[in-house]
Amino acid sequence: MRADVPLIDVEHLTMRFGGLLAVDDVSFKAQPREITAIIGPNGAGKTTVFNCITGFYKPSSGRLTLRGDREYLLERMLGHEIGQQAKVARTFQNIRLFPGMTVLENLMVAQHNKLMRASGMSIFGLLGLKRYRDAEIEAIELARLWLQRIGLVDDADRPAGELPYGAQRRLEIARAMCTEPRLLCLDEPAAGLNPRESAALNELLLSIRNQDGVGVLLIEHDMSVVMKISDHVVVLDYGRKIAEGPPDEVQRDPAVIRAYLGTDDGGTDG
Ligand SMILES: Nc1ncnc2c1ncn2[C@@H]1O[C@H](COP(=O)(O)OP(=O)(O)OP(=O)(O)O)[C@@H](O)[C@H]1O
Repeated sequence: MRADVPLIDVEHLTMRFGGLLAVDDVSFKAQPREITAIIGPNGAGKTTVFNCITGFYKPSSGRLTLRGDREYLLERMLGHEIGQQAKVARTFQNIRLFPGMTVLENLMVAQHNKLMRASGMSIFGLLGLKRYRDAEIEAIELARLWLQRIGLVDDADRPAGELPYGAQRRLEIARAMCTEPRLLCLDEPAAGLNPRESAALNELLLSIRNQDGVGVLLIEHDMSVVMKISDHVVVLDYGRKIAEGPPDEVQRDPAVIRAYLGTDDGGTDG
């Protein structure tokens, strides 16, 4: 059964770039403890929706309400506030790890803000505060836990840039999870993965939903991933929402088939 109170409520989101309407009056809700996929053909506006939610763009209009310890109106917040206060984390289409840093260092850097707060933002804090030392131990524990969950314990001291592609993707997600988000936004995490890596990714995302109780917003072109792990699917085309619902229903929707195949008859299955 679906929860009554959505984790994020996107209402009438519109984003214009000059004369181009990239996102046109789009509304949808994503529930806590669910994986919500946003799909659609190239240029449909999916990444722009993410960029509005995560504060990279200020929407032309619309309301983005995230519910956590209180309500956050994301459209009024700056990017870093959305990360630190509303606790929204994201990954990008292209991998953005620190390739020269080790795997473990990448997971520690993600916890920098938490450690700085524990230090009282002063050098005295860094040198002596017990609070800081405790926070550092906690940060290492959390990093270690995520190394185990993504199967990279033995690679902890390797430069992140040397890992196979699929492992880098999992590390990026672990790094985002080290910020302890409420909402995790993933932009095409399965792009370029082989079937084995893709299966490992599915397992990781399901565990994030089931074990950590985090809501996931997922942009994905790989329909095998979308259909297997999503609870809810939102379909965009030319900036507009053309369908939403459970994956099996959306897959059969004639408007969705038309958008993907570019035909008018809608007679082809899948
Ligand atoms: N900063 C920008 N300035 C101008 N136009 C932009 C900008 N960002 C996106 N667009 C345009 O907005 C439209 C939607 O782009 P967006 O990247 O959101 O689509 P998408 O669904 O994520 O596509 P893809 O699946 O190819 O990543 C496109 O026409 C794109 O060219």
